[in-house]
Amino acid sequence: MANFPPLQNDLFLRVARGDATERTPVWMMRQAGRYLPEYQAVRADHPFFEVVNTPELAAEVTLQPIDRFPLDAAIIFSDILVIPQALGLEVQMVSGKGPHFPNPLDTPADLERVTDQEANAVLQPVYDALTHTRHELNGRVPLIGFAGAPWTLMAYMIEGGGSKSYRNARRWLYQHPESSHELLNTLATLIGQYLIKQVDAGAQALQVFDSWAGLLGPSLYRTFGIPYLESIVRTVKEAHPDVPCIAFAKGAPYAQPALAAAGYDALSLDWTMSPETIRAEIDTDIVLQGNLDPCALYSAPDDIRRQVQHMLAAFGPQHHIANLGHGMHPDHDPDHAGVFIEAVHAFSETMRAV
Ligand SMILES: Cc1c2[nH]c(c1CCC(=O)O)Cc1[nH]c(c(CCC(=O)O)c1C)Cc1[nH]c(c(CCC(=O)O)c1C)Cc1[nH]c(c(C)c1CCC(=O)O)C2
Repeated sequence: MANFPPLQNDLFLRVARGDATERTPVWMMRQAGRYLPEYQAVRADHPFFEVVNTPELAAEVTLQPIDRFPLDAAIIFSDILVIPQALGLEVQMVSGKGPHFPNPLDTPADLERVTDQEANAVLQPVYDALTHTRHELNGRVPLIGFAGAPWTLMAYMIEGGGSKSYRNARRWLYQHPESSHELLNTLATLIGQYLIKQVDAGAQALQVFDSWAGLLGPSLYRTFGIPYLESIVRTVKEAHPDVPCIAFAKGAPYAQPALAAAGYDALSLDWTMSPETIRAEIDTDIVLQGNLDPCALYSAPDDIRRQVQHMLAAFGPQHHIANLGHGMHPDHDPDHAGVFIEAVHAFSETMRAV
């Protein structure tokens, strides 16, 4: 294993592992991205997947928000859609539109095209990016690795891009339940191995993004969501029991107790969920992450500070990782992200003083 520089700020990791701390750690989903002019400058010269697949560029972009703000964690610059690419599907990133699959899965017969033969070759640049970024970070903050959850990736693979209802993907669950399980199982197996190798390459914590969990409802999610998220965390923990795993099942409050029971160390909540309600439903003092509405960052600085204060009060001082309830938007003002981060520092220290 590579000889990485010693970690100087372990606040995020201590909270993720369940320890009490002197301040609430903070990071932001999509903290690297288009709202930062320095990111736009890199993207002006390099297509999205070139940045992802070039370790020096991925490291540069991962570090941009760390250089700008007093964040407590970095998240590797990559995308959840590298897994569909690793399974043989072409994915293009169309500027202004988002991801596009020229040949999405249409019927179960298309599962023949889904193969992991090239997976190691396709994913190696992500591992190299993690190792390089971990060195470049020089121990300033821990490095988070991530993957998309099986259901969310299945939704993109069938729909072929973004969609409001993902009805083609949801139609599969009803019309082709066996093929759906086959695809979800293929995804979960690869994702488990992928996350283990991310840790081997330098990731110090992991987050699984199930961005479209909320489309399924309690019953379908119990059948097609939870079992695969459970098998992923079980596989990862067998290899790396001490690496914190965070689950983000967006829009699915009904999934949170099951994800806690499945073995996730922390649950990332979106802004529609109440931390008090979720906590009351789970009998351990599990770590919660979140959950300021990203659109709250459009408010004036003093309003952002007030909203951060309310958020911190709702979660309580311990077992909380401050974050947004979803990712940064491209038209966010970077200074407002700074106000959010500084407010978490200030108020979470004051909370402990009283
Ligand atoms: C659903 C999803 C995707 N990707 C991701 C998710 C799960 C989280 C979520 O729900 O937002 C995860 C992701 N994507 C990206 C990261 C990087 C790390 C970070 O800073 O958080 C992470 C963690 C970079 C990115 N991934 C993408 C961008 C913007 C692309 C660009 O530079 O043109 C970035 C910075 C592209 C992407 N990739 C994806 C979409 C829908 C888009 C288009 C979004 C848009 O246009 O706003 C798929």
